[in-house]
Amino acid sequence: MKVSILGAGGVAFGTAAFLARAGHDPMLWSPSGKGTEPFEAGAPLVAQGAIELEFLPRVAKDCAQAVHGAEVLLICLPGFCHKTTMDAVAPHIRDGQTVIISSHISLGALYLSQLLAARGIRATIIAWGTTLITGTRNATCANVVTVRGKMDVATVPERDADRAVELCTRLFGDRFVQRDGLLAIALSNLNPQNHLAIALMNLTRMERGETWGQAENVTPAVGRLIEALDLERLAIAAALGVKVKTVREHFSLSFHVPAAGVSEMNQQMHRNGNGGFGPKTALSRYVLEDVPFGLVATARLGRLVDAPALLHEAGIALFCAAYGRDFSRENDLLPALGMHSLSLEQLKTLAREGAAIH
Ligand SMILES: NC(=O)C1=CN([C@@H]2O[C@H](COP(=O)(O)OP(=O)(O)OC[C@H]3O[C@@H](n4cnc5c(N)ncnc54)[C@H](OP(=O)(O)O)[C@@H]3O)[C@@H](O)[C@H]2O)C=CC1
Ligand SMILES: CC(C)(CO)C(=O)C(=O)O
Repeated sequence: MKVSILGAGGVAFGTAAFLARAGHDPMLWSPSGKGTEPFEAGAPLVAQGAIELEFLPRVAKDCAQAVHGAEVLLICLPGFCHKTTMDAVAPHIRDGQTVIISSHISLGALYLSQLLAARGIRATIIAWGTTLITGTRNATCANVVTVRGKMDVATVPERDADRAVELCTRLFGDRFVQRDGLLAIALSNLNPQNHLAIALMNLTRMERGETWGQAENVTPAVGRLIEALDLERLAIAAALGVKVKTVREHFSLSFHVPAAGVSEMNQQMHRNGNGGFGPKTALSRYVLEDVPFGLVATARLGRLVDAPALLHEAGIALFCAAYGRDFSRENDLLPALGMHSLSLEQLKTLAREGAAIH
């Protein structure tokens, strides 16, 4: 199947390799064009680690070509460029196309639904709670750390869910767990809470540009903070009446370690050689993406359902103070969606049905 991947980072390259290995036909689009230049010049993409493959990916010269040439679009970009990417692709999307957001953040699926409804387009929007693979990009190489065993998924509109799981399974194998709609997926991206604890507790290492093991430094104190943050997320899910996986399930299913406490599982990942490295800069997406687009969205949902996420809110305040900037104003998706003026019932309806086409 022809799949256009919007993005040219670690997740985009690793997912392209997964698709190519499975016999599909991925095309890559880099927003600036820089990420795909070597492929246009004939270099192969080389995947190493959990996927070993060398292949020549197709490259889209612009986002219109990426959309026109594909049955399925897959957004593999940090949340801080989701709005501009959605604004760029939405005018080209046709009836019946499918857009997958990996990983979904800040109710972006609802913003895209509004853009498409305004054009009278009926497309299926699939939101994944996280990415298929984890890893990094190095020039034309994808270093794939893991291919996740299970993936949470929901669609906008919700009535397309069975068809969407079938499509995802055809492309990516039998690993999809259908969740209770988009609001469950909005609470299924665990990066923001995990990265809050990891980045906050290791901020000086990041600021100094040190090389440090990530899982190795999920010490008992960091693990306890992650588990406390998890309780807040689970309380919001319970107030919404949706089921989401726990952070322990997340680590066990993503990194293939036996279920245990968060710190213990991270120490096991480290021993397995899968612990990865933490950010070497304070200007990492762990903060620049996950605070404004992740923590702010979770905190907003918490207030909406009367289950305030006080540790998440404290995390936002601490990062704002440490960085001397107001991260809560850096989220461009929630204001564009009109989140401030939506009641809980309106949000639930929008998540279930998508934006109305008039
Ligand atoms: N890597 C991982 O293991 C995991 C990643 N995720 C999530 O997946 C998503 C993608 O992650 P990953 O691939 O690692 O990210 P990368 O940082 O590697 O993404 C690089 C891509 O983002 C584009 N980009 C960066 N900044 C901008 C900007 N300001 N405007 C437009 N485009 C920009 C780059 O564009 P260009 O091509 O023009 O340079 C490039 O295509 C993120 O949301 C991340 O949080 C979630 C779990 C695991
Ligand atoms: C490293 C990893 C897999 C865990 O924090 C991740 O989620 C990321 O890079 O965004």
